[in-house]
Amino acid sequence: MSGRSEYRGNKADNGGERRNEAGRERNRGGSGERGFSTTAPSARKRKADPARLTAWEVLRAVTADDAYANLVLPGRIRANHLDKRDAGFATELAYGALRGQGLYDAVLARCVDRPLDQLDPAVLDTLRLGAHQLLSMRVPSHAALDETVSLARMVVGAGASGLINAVLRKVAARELEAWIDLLLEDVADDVSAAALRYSHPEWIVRALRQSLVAHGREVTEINDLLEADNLAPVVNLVALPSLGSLDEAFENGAEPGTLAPDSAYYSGGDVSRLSSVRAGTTRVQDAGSQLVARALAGIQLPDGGRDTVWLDLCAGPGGKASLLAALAAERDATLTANEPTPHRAELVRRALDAVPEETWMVTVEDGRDFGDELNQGRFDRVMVDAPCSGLGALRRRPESRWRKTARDVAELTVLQGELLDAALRAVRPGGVVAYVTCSPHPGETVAVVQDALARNKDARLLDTAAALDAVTITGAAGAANPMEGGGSTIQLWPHVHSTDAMFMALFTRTETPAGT
Ligand SMILES: C[S@@+](CC[C@H](N)C(=O)[O-])C[C@H]1O[C@@H](n2cnc3c(N)ncnc32)[C@H](O)[C@@H]1O
Repeated sequence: MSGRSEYRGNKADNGGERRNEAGRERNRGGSGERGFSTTAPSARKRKADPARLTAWEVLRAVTADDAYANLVLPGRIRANHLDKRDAGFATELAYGALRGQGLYDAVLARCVDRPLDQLDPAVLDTLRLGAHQLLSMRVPSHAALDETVSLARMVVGAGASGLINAVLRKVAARELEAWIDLLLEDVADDVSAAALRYSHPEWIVRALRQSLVAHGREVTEINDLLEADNLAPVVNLVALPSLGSLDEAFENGAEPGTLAPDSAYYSGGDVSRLSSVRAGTTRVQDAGSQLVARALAGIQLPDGGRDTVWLDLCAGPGGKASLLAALAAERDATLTANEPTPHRAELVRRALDAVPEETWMVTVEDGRDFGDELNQGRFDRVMVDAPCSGLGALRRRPESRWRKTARDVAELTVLQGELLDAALRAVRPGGVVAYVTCSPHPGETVAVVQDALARNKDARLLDTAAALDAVTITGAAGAANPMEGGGSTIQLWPHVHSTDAMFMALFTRTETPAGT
């Protein structure tokens, strides 16, 4: 990557479409000129563009109500009757403004005459939307400004729209790269510089740098990783084995997946248009999640013994459980999918609905209880997709990076270790346990593995990298991390594999625990 890449916003979210209706925007066209309306804000049109209004409503729900953007957005798109193109624009605008919030706030702080926390939060959200359009979207400056001021008149009133007009004119005075250069003049170290440029909290930049090193990669990859977090992931589909088909997806322009078998990349918009997706036999699932489920199902049991009783200990909302259950059904095995939170357990039931019902059951228990005497040695294959910080899936939840704290990680590691211990008791000697996180953080990954091996003398780490490679289309995922004492773990990365940063360690048990 060249030394000077920029925060690029979220251009993939609308499939690269440009809006060109009257009063909307087209490609900036490379002239770099920034012409503005000479009409005073108070005299401009009052009606807000529905796509921008939708994005604003999403930001307000996130900021004021702690909502999740991906859950709020579809409802607002429907309520505002957006067509496909406007829905794409609203998505790019809302997600880009949320991802870029750290950088845009730094820019805005230079353009507002008071601390940002003294602004009405609704005004600040409007300014963030304006900044994203001006600095990172292919929207001509005059359209970005006029439309944002029109939006402001409607949602925060004429008085505030004057302030917004004045501030956004200052923002528009520089291109993004010039803003970054200016802001970097006050930044002394690499971590702060990367945090600013790629709009991440500093503690996350530090944690991801440590993660790269802990998994045998170069710390210099950090910029590529942070940049990948700012790109919208392409929708990945999986056809459930013996149940689903990708034919309809391919007819609608999907491309075959390059990592996971029977998968596809789909960029045709609303995926629920596909009847197999509606039927639940084809599912949206990140290729990394597909691979770890397939690796657990695919690895040969070390003793070649019984292989019919499978457990997914932390199953909600059911993504991996549905793939595991379909794989189990093909081999006359059954899957117990456990999820302690009742409403998430209901999501698991729905996810499993397309799989023959005699293949699976859902339980609603604390996963740690599976370590009790009743369950000891009961299962042949166990998935522990542990609750984690989600630092490997920041690109999916645009607001999440601003909500997480370093303390979240510390709190989760204890639970992660307890769940892995329970799984290592619930599996029979000669069976296999997969410990999985969608975080590369060393505290949640390699440290949990090492501590579990130290506590469970009958547990042995397997060659996880070989098991992953065996189910990868290319035959070599390039995610191996050999561990001292034997065996390996794997770490996938958004900037290398275009997947979430999934971690997996496969274990077996060599004998029944002492005392049983
Ligand atoms: C990373 S998610 C699992 C994702 C899921 N495997 C999938 O592919 O859709 C972790 C899940 O663990 C659940 N969980 C939290 N505490 C748990 C516990 N004590 N025992 C079992 N599961 C737990 C959470 O409710 C959450 O649904």
